[in-house]
Amino acid sequence: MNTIIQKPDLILASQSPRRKYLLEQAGLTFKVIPSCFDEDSVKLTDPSNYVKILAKAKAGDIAEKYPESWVIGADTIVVINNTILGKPDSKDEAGEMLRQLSGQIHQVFTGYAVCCNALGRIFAESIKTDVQFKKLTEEEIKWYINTKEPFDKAGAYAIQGLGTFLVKSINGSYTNVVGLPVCEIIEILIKEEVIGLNYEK
Ligand SMILES: Cc1cn([C@H]2C[C@H](O)[C@@H](COP(=O)(O)OP(=O)(O)OP(=O)(O)O)O2)c(=O)[nH]c1=O
Repeated sequence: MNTIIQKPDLILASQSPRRKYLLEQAGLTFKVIPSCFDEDSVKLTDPSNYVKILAKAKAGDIAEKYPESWVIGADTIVVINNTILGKPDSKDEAGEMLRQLSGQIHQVFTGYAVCCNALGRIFAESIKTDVQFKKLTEEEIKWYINTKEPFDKAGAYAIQGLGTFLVKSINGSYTNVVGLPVCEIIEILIKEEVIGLNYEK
């Protein structure tokens, strides 16, 4: 059978079930140790830089405690007309976000960091995906909010969930919208020999 060989310990420094699912789907074995880094302590800069700083801080926090392991951290935000949308705190806020996104193209930025302290290696980048929403009716917005899906998601929607009906098209990485650009992360792990592809002869 073709398998993935994994050498050192790999840690996902995230509480996000979506990020865990994406890495599992890619065949990786890893521990989940969420970072307690206070995201509010970072000043908002330009979106691309902001998510990269947060991803580095989350990964760095856990890498300090597990210096021999490779650690992955990430952060996702939604940006529309220069406004950053994080996770909504209330039904009203979720409604406001969805009304802003309705019928428009917005950007999803995910910053990621992959590091190993003992080896002094760190890779950090951010990736942008354009997402076009369909025009939403008030009834659709109300229905979607009542599913409760918007509440732990940047921009108040989940492209991978019931929110799939909101999205007309995307330009760029799909997994980046869900919360982790898997292609880029696997590329780093292969290059750094954290994982290897094992072929059956
Ligand atoms: C836009 C969008 C976001 N999201 C999610 C991904 C992230 O989990 C969340 C953004 O919040 P983040 O602050 O990036 O991550 P998190 O708090 O869930 O986890 P941690 O900080 O521990 O890594 O929004 C979706 O699941 N689907 C989507 O379509």
